[in-house]
Amino acid sequence: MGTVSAEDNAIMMKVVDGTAGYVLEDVPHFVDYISDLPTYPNPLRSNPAYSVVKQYFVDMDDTVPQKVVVHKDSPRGVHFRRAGPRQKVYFKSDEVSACIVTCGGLCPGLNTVIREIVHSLDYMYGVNAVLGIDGGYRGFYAKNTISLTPKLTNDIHKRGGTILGTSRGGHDTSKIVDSIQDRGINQVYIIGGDGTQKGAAAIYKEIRRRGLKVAVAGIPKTIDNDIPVIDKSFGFDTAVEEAQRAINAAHVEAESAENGIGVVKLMGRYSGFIAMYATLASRDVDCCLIPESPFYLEGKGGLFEYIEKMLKVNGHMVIVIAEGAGQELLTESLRAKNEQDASGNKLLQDVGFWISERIKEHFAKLKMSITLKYIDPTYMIRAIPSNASDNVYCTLLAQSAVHGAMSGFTGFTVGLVNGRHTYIPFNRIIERQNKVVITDRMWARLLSSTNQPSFLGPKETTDLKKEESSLTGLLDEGATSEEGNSGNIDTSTSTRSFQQYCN
Ligand SMILES: Nc1ncnc2c1ncn2[C@@H]1O[C@H](COP(=O)(O)OP(=O)(O)O)[C@@H](O)[C@H]1O
Ligand SMILES: O=P(O)(O)OC[C@H]1O[C@](O)(COP(=O)(O)O)[C@@H](O)[C@@H]1O
Ligand SMILES: [Mg+2]
Repeated sequence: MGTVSAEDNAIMMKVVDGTAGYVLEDVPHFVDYISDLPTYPNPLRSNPAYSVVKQYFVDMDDTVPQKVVVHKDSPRGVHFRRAGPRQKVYFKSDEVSACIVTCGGLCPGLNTVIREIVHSLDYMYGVNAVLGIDGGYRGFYAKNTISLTPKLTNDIHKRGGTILGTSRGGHDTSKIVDSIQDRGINQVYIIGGDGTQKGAAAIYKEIRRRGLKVAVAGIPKTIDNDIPVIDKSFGFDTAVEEAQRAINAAHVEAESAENGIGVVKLMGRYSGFIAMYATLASRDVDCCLIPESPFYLEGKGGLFEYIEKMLKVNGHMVIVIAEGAGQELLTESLRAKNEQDASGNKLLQDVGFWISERIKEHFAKLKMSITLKYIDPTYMIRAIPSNASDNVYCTLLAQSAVHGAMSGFTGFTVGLVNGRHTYIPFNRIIERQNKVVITDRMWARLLSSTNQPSFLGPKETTDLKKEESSLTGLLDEGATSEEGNSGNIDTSTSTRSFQQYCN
């Protein structure tokens, strides 16, 4: 996020120290910048569904640890505020005017989150003024809104995409906040990925600068699972499940031909989570290539040697490659232009096509006949509705966001941390990307499940271990597999040149 001033940091998150190294990274609240706000009893107190639930309201002191593996003398570490309803709310039901916007690429579950925000506001808090912003951030100032009701949104979770439309680019903070002010909106629900959450942080800061009583709540959406701190993002499970269909097809094609090779490209610009989990789930994949793990084609220990071996042993093979894998190798040979999309994301070359061509060239040189089929299921995966488990997850995220906004919190993203729903300050979510840590156990499990080469020599392995341990503070940093992603470290600061491993 570049250099952040201390003042900027202070309005993004409140750090509270406790005993034995306890730290609470707390989210902002209206009372931090608006005085004498009235409060009201939470309407859930008289809701028959909840009134009997013991301890339904979250204690103000409840927090969730970021790290769960500790030693007896470890400091208690960073905690986040536990999500959920509070005894007091900062809005009367008829005072609330909410809006929902979806931004960035499609992801299964967007409609479920929209539906559940609308339903939760109405059924739990008696709020029925909810606007849908059309077509992403630019819809705030360039398009009409639609009125969202429980009836209108009742069935939308069964559909893929987003009923509101989405877009990249077009984030103009002051125009967006002008529109929020002009329309009298006081709760803004923003569903989107890392770029969107950066935009949400800018909106929150401008709202706070203007001293407005407007809650800004982010719901993290990323099919690539590249948002840090949270265990996983919604839509990820669905994507992994749907990817199985492409992998199965590649396997069937490969198995049915002599020297058959199936290549499947999966999403993941900078993070190979979908490829890694889809590979582990499938068991038909012989090689998984991700952006975090450098690889090379030629020579001893290279990909070509491995393919030759697999064809000899099994007669066929399946390769899964994440879209951001091997980009450095590929840009060199294709001399790619430095193009970006409207949001400023780097446009990647088609690595699936590139690797397929290179494999064909290699075997043509060896005069060995192969049959290679390349499948790119990206948009088929993104467009489906969320599966059952993601539907439940989306529902809980939406409910947490609504409880948070009603309770006067703002400038937060909702997220699951070690299996508990929390409110996380925006700057924690946008300061880095979540990546597969290749010195972590999960990647080792994948390597031992596919039996593919690691493409690393002993020296590189030692160097990586040193690098990771110098970045690792507490015990379960990098514990992607067992404790969720909460401990993942930022490997972007230690980006390694692919060439380093290609000699
Ligand atoms: N650094 C940023 N500051 C403000 N807005 C941003 C920033 N990066 C991206 N956005 C806005 O967020 C929206 C979605 O971003 P994008 O990168 O396309 O998708 P995602 O949110 O899924 O990562 C776009 O409308 C874009 O203009
Ligand atoms: O073709 P589009 O819409 O730009 O989307 C392609 C990109 O969207 C993604 O699915 C993720 O998008 P987000 O940045 O919105 O999360 C990437 O995996 C992929 O590169
Ligand atoms: Mg993104």
